[in-house]
Amino acid sequence: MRKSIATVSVSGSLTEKLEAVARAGFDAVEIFENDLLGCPLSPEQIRERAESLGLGIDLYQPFRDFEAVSPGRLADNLRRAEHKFRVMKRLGTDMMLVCSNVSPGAVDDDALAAEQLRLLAERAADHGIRIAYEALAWGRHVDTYLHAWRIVRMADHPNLGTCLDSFHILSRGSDPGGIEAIPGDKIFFLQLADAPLLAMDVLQWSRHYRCFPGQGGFDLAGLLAHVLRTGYAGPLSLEIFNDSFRQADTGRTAVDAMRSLIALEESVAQVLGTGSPLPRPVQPDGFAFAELATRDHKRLGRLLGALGFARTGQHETKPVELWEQGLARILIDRLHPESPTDTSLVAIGLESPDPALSAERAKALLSPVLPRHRAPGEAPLEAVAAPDGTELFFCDAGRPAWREDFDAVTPPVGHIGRIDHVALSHPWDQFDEAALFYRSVLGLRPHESVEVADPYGLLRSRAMSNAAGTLRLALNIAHVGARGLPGQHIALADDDIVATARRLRALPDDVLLPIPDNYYDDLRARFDLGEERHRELRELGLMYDRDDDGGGEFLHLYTVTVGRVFFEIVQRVGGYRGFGMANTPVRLAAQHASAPAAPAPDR
Ligand SMILES: O=C(O)c1ccc(O)c(O)c1
Ligand SMILES: [Mg+2]
Repeated sequence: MRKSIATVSVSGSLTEKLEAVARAGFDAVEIFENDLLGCPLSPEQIRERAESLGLGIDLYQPFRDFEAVSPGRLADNLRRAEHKFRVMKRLGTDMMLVCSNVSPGAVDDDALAAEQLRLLAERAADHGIRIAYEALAWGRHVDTYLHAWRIVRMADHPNLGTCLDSFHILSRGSDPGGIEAIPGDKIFFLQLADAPLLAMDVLQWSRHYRCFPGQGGFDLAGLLAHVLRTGYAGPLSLEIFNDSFRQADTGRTAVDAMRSLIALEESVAQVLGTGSPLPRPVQPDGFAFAELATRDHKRLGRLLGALGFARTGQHETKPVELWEQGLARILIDRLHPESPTDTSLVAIGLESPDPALSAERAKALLSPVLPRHRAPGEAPLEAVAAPDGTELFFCDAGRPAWREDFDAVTPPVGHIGRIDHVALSHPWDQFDEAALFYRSVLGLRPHESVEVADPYGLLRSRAMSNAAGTLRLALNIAHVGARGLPGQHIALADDDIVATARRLRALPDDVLLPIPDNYYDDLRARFDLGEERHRELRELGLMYDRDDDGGGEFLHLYTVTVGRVFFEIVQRVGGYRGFGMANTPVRLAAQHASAPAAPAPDR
């Protein structure tokens, strides 16, 4: 399907936008009027620029407040239209979007609206131009797609059709099934936008919170299936008004946009039962390893040692150590002692049932493939870059080939058995991109986005997991500002966290984050745990949570922070599925208290 994007959807000057969307593989653009007005190039030069980039200009928009007006206003509007037609001719585009009148002066009269749109279509026809009439969700009288279609049908002119915009349809709760009653050749254009499900004024929602398909809560594949069943053969065009995208890196947003359309084509193929355009998703089963880079490997090693890990190997050719306990594996990349980089998470190994297929899918969804500098004999690992720059390696499950690169001894058996989850930190403008990446590339299921109060800011977090619940990621938004905390951590699954906590408390070094007493006073009110259990949690500094239905229980504790990373130790009891988010505000405050005025994380 032809892929297009409205220039309003990405940041930058018009020429920057054209270059970025061409590079991301789009076939065409909708030129948003403001982008043209502020551009130093003439319409002819814009046309040439687009052409040289291989981009068509599929639509010019928006033409506002045209229909259902007084005769005096109509003459004025037709004069405006004539001018736009000439500009469009110079641009080389033959479709103009007219959105439904929002002015208080608009008349509530469908016959009048139809008559005037017919007049506009006749004028347009003289220039070889077609008019796509779109219902804005906040239109004065026309605010649903079926109403716009009734008027188009009434006007009955070959140069007048309708433009469907998924946001206006789904934000109003309209049933998209009605689309199938519109003949495909009268749907002149299709605009696609998703949005998070928010309870707010629809105009504000549309102008600030739209996002790419798959990043919000609308069923775009369902809507698109209805559109395609009409025989519509025009472009799929993204039209995204979003405050973050407006400021974000243009090239990145354009790639994110293209990824969303590729993933949407796959989803709609599923709905329609047609062949999938992509290598099928392969959900990873679990973590093969987490890799940390540090210039202070001794300190990190001491902390891992205290947690019961042993250094079981040294990479044959690289300054990389392997630390293990049970099936939990941590790689420590030794940085030069003078490296400017703080200790941080740099890579994750994902156990995949089919690593080559995982990598193929990641590539098809535009993930940057990482060059592997392999020494002879080293395990070939497929790797791609996640949105936050973390390297993702696709590894065999079981006894992994990569482990042969280490002259390793048998790992110790302790209470920690594996990595439970990894939390990754993203800049605020890459949060939606990250959620779509993990959902589409790895086939993970997104959980609800949650916001947690931090004494110096707000933490946004969204968990992603595989169907079996054996692989969990937490996507966090990194704080901006001087008092941002590291958002990265590795959570380790423990089968007897009480014993582990007792052992760690007895160590001479403080390796655990102290939890304020007030937390335990409140815990007593939240849960009826019994005196003895409550005292034990308080003494050991363990945090506690329980599923809402009272089913599963969660016990967890945190280590001190090294550089930008800390560890969490968790024990899930009775199938607890969450992440102890109820305790996160207390944890964040405790981390601030023990690391006052930590430097802001680098982006
Ligand atoms: O917000 C607007 O005004 C606006 C303009 C044109 C569109 O296609 C649209 O969906 C919204
Ligand atoms: Mg629109």
